[in-house]
Amino acid sequence: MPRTGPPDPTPGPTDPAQRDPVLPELREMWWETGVRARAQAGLFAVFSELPRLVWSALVVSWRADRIRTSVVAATTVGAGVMSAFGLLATQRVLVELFAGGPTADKVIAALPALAALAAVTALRAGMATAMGYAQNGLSPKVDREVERGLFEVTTAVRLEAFDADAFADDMERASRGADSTTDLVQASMNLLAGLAGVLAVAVAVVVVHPLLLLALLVATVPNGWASLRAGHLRYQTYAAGSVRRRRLWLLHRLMAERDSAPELRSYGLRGFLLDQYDRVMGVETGIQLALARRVTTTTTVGAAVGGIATAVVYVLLGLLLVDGQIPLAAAATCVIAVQSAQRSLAVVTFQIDRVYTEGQHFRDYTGFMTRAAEYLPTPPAATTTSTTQPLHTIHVDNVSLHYPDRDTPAVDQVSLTITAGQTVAFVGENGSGKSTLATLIATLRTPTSGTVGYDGRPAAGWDPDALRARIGVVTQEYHKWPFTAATNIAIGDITTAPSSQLIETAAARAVAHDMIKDLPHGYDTLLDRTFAGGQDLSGGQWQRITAARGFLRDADLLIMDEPSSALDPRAEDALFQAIRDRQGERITILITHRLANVRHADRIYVLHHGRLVEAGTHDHLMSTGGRYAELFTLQAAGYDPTPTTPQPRQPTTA
Ligand SMILES: Nc1ncnc2c1ncn2[C@@H]1O[C@H](COP(=O)(O)OP(=O)(O)OP(=O)(O)O)[C@@H](O)[C@H]1O
Repeated sequence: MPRTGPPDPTPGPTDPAQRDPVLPELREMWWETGVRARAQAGLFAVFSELPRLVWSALVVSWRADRIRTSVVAATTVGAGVMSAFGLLATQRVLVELFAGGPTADKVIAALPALAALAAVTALRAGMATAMGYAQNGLSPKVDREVERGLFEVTTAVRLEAFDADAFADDMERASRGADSTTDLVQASMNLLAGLAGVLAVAVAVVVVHPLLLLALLVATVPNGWASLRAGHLRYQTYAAGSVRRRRLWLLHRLMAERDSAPELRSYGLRGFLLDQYDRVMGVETGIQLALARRVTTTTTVGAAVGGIATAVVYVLLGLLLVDGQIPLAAAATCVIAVQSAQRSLAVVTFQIDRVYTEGQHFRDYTGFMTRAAEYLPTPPAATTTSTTQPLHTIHVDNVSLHYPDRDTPAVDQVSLTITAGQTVAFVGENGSGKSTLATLIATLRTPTSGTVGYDGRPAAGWDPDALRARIGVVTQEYHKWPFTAATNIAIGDITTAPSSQLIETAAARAVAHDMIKDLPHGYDTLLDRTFAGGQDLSGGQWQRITAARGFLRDADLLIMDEPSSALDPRAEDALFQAIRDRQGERITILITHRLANVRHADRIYVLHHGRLVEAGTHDHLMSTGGRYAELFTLQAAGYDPTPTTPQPRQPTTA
């Protein structure tokens, strides 16, 4: 596929075997969307999108805090009006001072206008303070409004959403969009304030003398255009350097983070990575310098054109004065007005760029919120059940699950029934669908076809929270929560705020109690090295904590997916003893490759390529000599002291 975008700074020979090891091309980073859009957009596109963006910023701001938004709006308009009055008062003062007669009389005559000017200036300053105060208070409220909305969605969407590649990308962009909302709101308000300033000057100038409006336009438009153009080039510069930044970001992670540190040293990757760094920096610095030259040229041209335009205005004013078309006071006011308008215009051009770039990110946010709604679970029907009786039957009926972009189903027309008190095991080779089937039974995923019934009702017939509260899941890919050891266990049933005693009992069942007691602060030890005083645990120690999490809730159904893969033999034995204690009382689904641990299961289900191929007790499955018997014998052979190990069965086509 032809490659587009900036040139690859690290090209290598075409023969893959000969090619230098180069950094991969990273996909475009979500935080660069706004800059890239601004770099590519023409001025017309920018201006046509501005009103909509400013309006959406005002709507968010209004929702977050009506009073502060009103204060900002009122003070913005007020400050503009005061600017206009200020200029008119200045002009009155100048008229009186330039009039004929003794100086003392002229000053006395100018006093009312001077007093008005002082009042207007004080009022304007007061309004600016009120606006700043309201804006500062608005930012955290806007942040909260937008960010909470995002988290409400990201924590509620169905797990399937995370399987879609586009969704994860979308979500990353949305979180950048949420962050940029405050900037969008602030930039929009500053833009409106700047525009009010420009408008005020224009109105005041027209009141003084309509011809001065022409002078004002001549003096400000070229400057405004040059600033917008320079801004455009700056964004282009930034966008052109994005490959460099992405690669540097990757190199930074590879060279400075904890995870890669051991392999970096053991494989001696230091020189290789530093070399990559030098090559990326060398090429991209050249690109940066070339673009920097263009930006400097444009800003210089802009400043020169602006300077010439201002000079033209002053000449025009001189001619009008000499011709007697305008009085001296009006000409002097115009000079002040031009300077004031140029200041406001500088604010406007800067804020236009900000509104546009932040607005792109904000659009990512609003777009995500709309798209994510498709993944929200359907609200429970009014007839849902939430009985307090323990679960007695789980009925899996012809269930299949197809992951997106996969040709074959991960679970293929599986049917089985599990009854209260049973311990059942799902076994099979890697990728045979065990974990997927477990997530379907745990209601974490919805089958593509077929149903899972709980006490005769499909999941949709249950109050989802009530049903999920009866199910405990210890996943194979558990998460290391950055909390204390106690909280790491308590999150197994966080809504009930479990007591220390319950937490310690669960830990004891998972052989974690003594290990936790030995930590520097016992159960209060923070399990995250990124915090001061935080500790990390070994893989097996983490696994004990996650098993304790599963035991904490005395769940009607406990699913344990590879709970002992990192445990030492003693801990493994104790853990499976604790799992066996549930037998006859509650339902347990066990997924493990250590088949000695499933011998006691009431029923063993063997999966192969997503299909249920065998089912029965250990003795039954061994006697039939099928896939389970083969796997079990193969594993047992590893412990057999006699030299004659049984040969594995030839693979069969399923
Ligand atoms: N989120 C996912 N998106 C796409 N495919 C997936 C996803 N999760 C699993 N799969 C695929 O589905 C199939 C079944 O995976 P599953 O994790 O259920 O297998 P398993 O039997 O639990 O494997 P293991 O013994 O290695 O844990 C595999 O082919 C796997 O690659």
